[in-house]
Amino acid sequence: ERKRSTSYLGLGSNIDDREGFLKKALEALNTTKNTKVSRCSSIYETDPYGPIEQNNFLNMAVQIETLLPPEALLDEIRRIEQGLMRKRDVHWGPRTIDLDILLFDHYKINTEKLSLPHPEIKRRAFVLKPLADIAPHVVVPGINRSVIELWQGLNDKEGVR
Ligand SMILES: Nc1nc2nc(S)n(CCO)c2c(=O)[nH]1
Repeated sequence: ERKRSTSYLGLGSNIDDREGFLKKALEALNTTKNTKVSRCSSIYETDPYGPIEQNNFLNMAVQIETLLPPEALLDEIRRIEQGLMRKRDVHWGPRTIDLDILLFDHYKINTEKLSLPHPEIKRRAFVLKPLADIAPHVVVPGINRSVIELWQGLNDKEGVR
């Protein structure tokens, strides 16, 4: 029988009813087959990261338990983004909802479809802060440091309210 995996997702929104989109994404995750949200971080207001001038984001992290393999989880996440009017027009631009798989068990994967752990996980305050709320002592595969160590070691913690 399929084994149960633990995965951590980063959620972000910076258009319209940002908190409403986060809540809708959580509901959608909880109604995804063989998947349950098991922990939620607080919601943080964060400065936009990256080259494009845009609204502040609301960011959070969630822990899920799933029977799906990583690629199938990614397909479900894409379905959820589409369902919440996620337009993948401008890369790095404003978006109604963004769901990123940050960690999936102890997987290290690098395909064109999926990179695990998330390649930006150690650089992004808007990821590490909420993740530290729910998984401070999880060691990031390949980096071999815990989430809280990465968060504390991040010099520019700014941008997270
Ligand atoms: N603060 C912040 N900046 C961001 N830039 C991008 S792109 N994104 C989307 C996630 O990759 C974000 C985000 O979620 N939060």
